[in-house]
Amino acid sequence: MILRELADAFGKFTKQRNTDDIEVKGLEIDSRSVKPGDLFFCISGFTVDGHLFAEDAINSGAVAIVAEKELDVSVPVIVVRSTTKALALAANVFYDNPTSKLQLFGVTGTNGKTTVTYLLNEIFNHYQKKTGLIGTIQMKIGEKTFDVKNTTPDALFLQKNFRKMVDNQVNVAFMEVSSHALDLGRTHGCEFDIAIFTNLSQDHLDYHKNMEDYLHAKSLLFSQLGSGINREYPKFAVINEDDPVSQYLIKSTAQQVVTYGINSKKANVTATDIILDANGSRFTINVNGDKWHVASKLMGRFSIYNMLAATTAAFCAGVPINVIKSALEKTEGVRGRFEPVDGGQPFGVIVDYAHTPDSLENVLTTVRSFVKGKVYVVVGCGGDRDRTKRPLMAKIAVDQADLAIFTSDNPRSEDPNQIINDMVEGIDKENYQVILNRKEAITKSIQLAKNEDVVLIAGKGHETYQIIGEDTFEFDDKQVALEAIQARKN
Ligand SMILES: CC(=O)N[C@H]1[C@@H](OP(=O)(O)OP(=O)(O)OC[C@H]2O[C@@H](n3ccc(=O)[nH]c3=O)[C@H](O)[C@@H]2O)O[C@H](CO)[C@@H](O)[C@@H]1O[C@H](C)C(=O)N[C@@H](C)C(=O)N[C@H](CCC(=O)O)C(=O)O
Ligand SMILES: Nc1ncnc2c1ncn2[C@@H]1O[C@H](COP(=O)(O)OP(=O)(O)OP(=O)(O)O)[C@@H](O)[C@H]1O
Ligand SMILES: N[C@H](CCC[C@H](N)C(=O)O)C(=O)O
Ligand SMILES: [Mg+2]
Repeated sequence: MILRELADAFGKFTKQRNTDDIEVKGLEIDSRSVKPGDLFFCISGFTVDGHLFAEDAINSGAVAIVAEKELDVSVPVIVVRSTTKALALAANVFYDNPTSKLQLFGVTGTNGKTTVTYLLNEIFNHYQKKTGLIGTIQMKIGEKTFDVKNTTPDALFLQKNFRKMVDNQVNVAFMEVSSHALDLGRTHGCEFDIAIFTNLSQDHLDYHKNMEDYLHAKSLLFSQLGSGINREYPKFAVINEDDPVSQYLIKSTAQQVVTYGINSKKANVTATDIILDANGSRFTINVNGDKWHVASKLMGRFSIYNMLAATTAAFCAGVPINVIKSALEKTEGVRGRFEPVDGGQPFGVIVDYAHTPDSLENVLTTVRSFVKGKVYVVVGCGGDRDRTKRPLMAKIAVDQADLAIFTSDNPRSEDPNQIINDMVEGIDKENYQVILNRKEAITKSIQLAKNEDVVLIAGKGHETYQIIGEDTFEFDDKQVALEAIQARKN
């Protein structure tokens, strides 16, 4: 593509040297991946300033640079106010606006995004559609899976892969839209057709100034809904009416709103006759005066919310309710989300991704509601993340469990001892132990458990690694638990 054709996407810019007729073969944001003919975008990162790598990019063959300031380099430079935004808009043009050729579902909210995208994926696969998915665990294009670094990756990754989806005959895709991504403009240029809100509770206050700021970031998915050119698919905002911020989000969108809920009588799609037990959940979905009974293996009230969110969105997209019902009844749930570990032991072991106060409260309440014996929880808090959630999570753990074992999650650059200190500060109960080493903590909980008890291993869910300092080690809660169960038998 000729650079002139991309330039319109940049908005306001100035040029250092004539850039018009330069042939651009690809776009790149990482100097280490630049190939000859690429246009390199200097991103001012959180860790380093991408402008420092312009020379490296040129040495690897970059034909021009997009930067936020003039640079003394040998190739033309386009100077824009925000390279992140320019990247998003340019990637959209370069890959020929792929999301306008897809029916795109975006799911935002503090908890439940991964689960709702997976449920939607299963519903649409059940409906015989070839689908795409991008989120915390992985990216899927049809049956193929790919690794992702972020829940919502950068704009270049997104547009490149939406193009891949379109080229592979995928015409419906589901993605998690994190508040970071909305705030940083990673999704600029994505044309969402159905925007879904799960819930809002405390997280990420390391990044967002306060809860209002966090909510505002989430609301961008709804205020930007339908602002693109894709008119092929109807636009819907699907909102959890039971959440206290629902009215704020309803007001942020100009598109049609369809709500779901359990408590609110006003919600368009509701769940009634709810029965929750150790085998899963049974409930009636009510849509437009019609009723369907669902028996699902997914446990807990929070799972009903996730199923309602997916049902409402799929229903808006025209999927017949019998297809939705049958997909919900078939689903085994998502890896690392309230996932039972079965090593033949006479007590329950559950691996779950709860890493926020609200999610921990939800899963522990669910465990409590069916356990006959004691509840053990093994939990830590991530380093380089919201510190203020640490004491809240620890309090929930000691309030809800018989014994909490506080351990390391991904300490990252922080001192693991300090993370635990932050957690236990203010706790006046004694039903906890600190075992920093996560393997030892899990093993201890499994040694302690007796018949009818439940061990909940929280925080890392599907993750198969642990980040300590700069190093990433192999670590899989489920595997470690199975080994401990085996060791106990020997
Ligand atoms: C804080 C944050 O969001 N960081 C993201 C950011 O990294 P960064 O700003 O640190 O990048 P950097 O290392 O400073 O580099 C700046 C630029 O220089 C370039 N560079 C760097 C080195 C070099 O040799 N050459 C070079 O060109 C880099 O490619 C980059 O373009 O840009 C990267 C590329 O897009 C992201 O992968 C990275 O996410 C990190 C891994 C992260 O942990 N982010 C979290 C906070 C996050 O975004 N989480 C949300 C929400 C999760 C949820 O709740 O579900 C998410 O969507 O994942
Ligand atoms: N609707 C919900 N309400 C409250 N908690 C939930 C809900 N759904 C899931 N959870 C809890 O949150 C955890 C994470 O769920 P999930 O991965 O679906 O959320 P997410 O929003 O994708 O999280 P992340 O922000 O890490 O991407 C689950 O393991 C469970 O403990
Ligand atoms: N998407 C979340 C995941 C947290 C998972 C937890 N295991 C941790 O590392 O804190 C985050 O990046 O904040
Ligand atoms: Mg997720």
